Amino acid sequence: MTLKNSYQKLDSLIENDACFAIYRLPNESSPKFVMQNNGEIKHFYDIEELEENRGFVIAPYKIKKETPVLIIRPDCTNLNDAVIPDRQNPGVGSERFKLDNINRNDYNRLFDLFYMPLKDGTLKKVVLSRSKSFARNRNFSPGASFYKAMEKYKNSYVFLFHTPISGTWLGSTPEILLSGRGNSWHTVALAGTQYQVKEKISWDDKNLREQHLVTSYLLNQLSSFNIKPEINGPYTTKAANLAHLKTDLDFTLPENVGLGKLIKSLHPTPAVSGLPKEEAFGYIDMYEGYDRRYYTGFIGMMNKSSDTNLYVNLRCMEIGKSLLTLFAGSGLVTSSNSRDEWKETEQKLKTMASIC
Ligand SMILES: C=C(O[C@H]1C=CC=C(C(=O)O)[C@@H]1O)C(=O)O
Repeated sequence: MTLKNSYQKLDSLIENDACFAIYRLPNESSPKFVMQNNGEIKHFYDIEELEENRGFVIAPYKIKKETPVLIIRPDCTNLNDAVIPDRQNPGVGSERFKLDNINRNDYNRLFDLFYMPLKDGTLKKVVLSRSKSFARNRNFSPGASFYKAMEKYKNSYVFLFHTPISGTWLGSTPEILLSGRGNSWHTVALAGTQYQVKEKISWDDKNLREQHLVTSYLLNQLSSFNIKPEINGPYTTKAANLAHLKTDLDFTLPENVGLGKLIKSLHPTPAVSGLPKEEAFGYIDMYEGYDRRYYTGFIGMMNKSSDTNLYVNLRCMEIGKSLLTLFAGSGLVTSSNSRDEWKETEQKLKTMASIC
């Protein structure tokens, strides 16, 4: 199959409302494909139910009736063999977002609102995010953009998926939520951002603190399962035009700990939500002003008996029939200011904007 045929086929699968995902693991050369051939896609409302499942997982930031956890059964794993279903994509995502993107002034107001609980000590960290929609160009091809992203972002996890429930999403994320096989597992604390990436990068206290909070959260969640990971970091890692701070946590999964329970306890990490966990989650839900849906959720193949690779859904966009919507957020701590955080989200939006 030529590259052109591959992306045309991916576009047809979307147009005909198939349940599929194509993804490329960091530093691998070829993508992997999974598609459910028939039947309704399995969906549920409790992350713990992932436990016994095998397939491509699509989990939202917040589970709701409209955004359940989805799992694509891997009936077909070769794009060449995929049969295009005989139905039409009604375009679930297309009219969801209007072109009323927030501007700098709206953002400043939101920043002030999100800064209040940091200032009075109710929250230690909170992630403020936004979406940005624009009209879809007539020539835009999701399939072609997937291959462009694969070429451009070699060390990220690049993905494109469509299901009738989630709509179509494309992204290139640097953040692992959980990966591993057997009893050997891995997670990362990824936070702190620089966008004028120089040869020699040094990190200020604001970024170090922001990232340290994620590491200590993960250690805390893991220790509730009696897991004591091997820690490596923090060190600088690059993702597209950005640099982040990263700490690797490697561990053995005790026999009595279910994967579903573990994932439920990790998600959402303070890299996308905040601390304390419940309070920050509630604050975002109340005041952020839009529904993140599958942005800052997690995605990827889950298979207890072979490899599991779950990534946080970042640097992504939702592809509607007439609109494309990009998403980006940044972690606020007491030393944050509105101007820098706005600029940081503008830079993060570029990861996807530059391959549209
Ligand atoms: C929430 C996002 O990034 C997270 C991951 C890395 C660095 C982040 C930061 O510096 O704020 C965020 O925690 C996003 O890209 O939308």
